[in-house]
Amino acid sequence: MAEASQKIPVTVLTGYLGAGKTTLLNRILSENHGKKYAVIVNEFGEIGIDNDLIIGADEEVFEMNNGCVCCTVRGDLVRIMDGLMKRKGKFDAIIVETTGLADPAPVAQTFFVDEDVQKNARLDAVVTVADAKWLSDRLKDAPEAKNQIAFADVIVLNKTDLVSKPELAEVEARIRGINPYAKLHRTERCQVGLTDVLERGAFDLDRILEIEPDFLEAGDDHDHDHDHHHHHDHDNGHGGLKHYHDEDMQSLSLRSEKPLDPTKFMPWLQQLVATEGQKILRSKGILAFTGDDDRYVFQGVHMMLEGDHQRKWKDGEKRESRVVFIGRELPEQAIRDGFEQCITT
Ligand SMILES: Nc1nc2c(ncn2[C@@H]2O[C@H](COP(=O)(O)OP(=O)(O)OP(=O)(O)O)[C@@H](O)[C@H]2O)c(=O)[nH]1
Repeated sequence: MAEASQKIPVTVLTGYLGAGKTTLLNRILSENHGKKYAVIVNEFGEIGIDNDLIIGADEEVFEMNNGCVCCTVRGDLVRIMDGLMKRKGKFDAIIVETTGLADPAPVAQTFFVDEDVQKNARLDAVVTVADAKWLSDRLKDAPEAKNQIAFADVIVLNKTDLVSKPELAEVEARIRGINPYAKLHRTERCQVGLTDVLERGAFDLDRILEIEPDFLEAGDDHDHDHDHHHHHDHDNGHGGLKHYHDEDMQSLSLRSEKPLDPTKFMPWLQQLVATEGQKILRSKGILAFTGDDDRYVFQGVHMMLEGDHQRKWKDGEKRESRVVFIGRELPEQAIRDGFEQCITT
């Protein structure tokens, strides 16, 4: 077995939908760090968007779409890790960005219970990005959000620009109530130093065993236990770990190979999130507009939208628009019909 110091450090980047994980990842990758990172990205929704928004020509990005890393695609994580281990020496570190709906416990567990993985890699830290504006609400209705905070070694309390000082103090107190141990950084646009989040050597197995006594059990029992919130906890190959998922959460993916009319799309999107923003927790898309040589990228968190031209479409790149909506009780047909109306005929 490799000495701890020779094992490749792995940082697991977690945090609820829209908190700022990709923003943090891009910040890390665009720093002048002189290191080579392998990045593993997992998205909720069958169309990969984040992997297309990650900056950095030097990095290798591995996608795991259409499933949550903590359950259905966990085998993919092990396979990708095994592949990376065979190319040891080519990477200085590995960063895993989970979906906003992932429970970090089973992801972290992979680095302890999978023999091949744990021979060559060590979990350096679980870094959780928290959304100062929305976290308090999500702690009420999303058990995943609470687990992400509980499991964190480092917390990046982001979007401080969107809240007042008393609101920030309140959300920080809530975080501290769940996890008094993690190092906490308050940020705008995830501005933290690289050394604040990478190479921390911060993952504390003893603390995790206090929260999750079965953390190191790799059982294969399987039971589903529904409660009245329709969250289920199961231990689907995660040993005895309690594992929560919000079964009401859906993702709706839309594509068009024909360009979109910007004078129709933008007003439609604004209207949609203004009226349905409680149900639509997250929206994002890469758009091809009529007569526009640039890709347009939009990002939405509830009713807040941001969008901009990102870069020119490359030669030979398929000019396809891809949009994903994630939420509960999504008005699917109305969204599909509205999107269709924005396609240039
Ligand atoms: N106002 C404000 N917006 C921010 C901040 N940080 C990130 N954002 C915006 O929040 C949106 C979501 O950011 P992402 O980095 O994509 O979030 P994510 O956690 O990767 O989201 P998922 O893909 O849903 O998992 C984007 O529009 C960002 O530009 C911040 O500090 N302040």
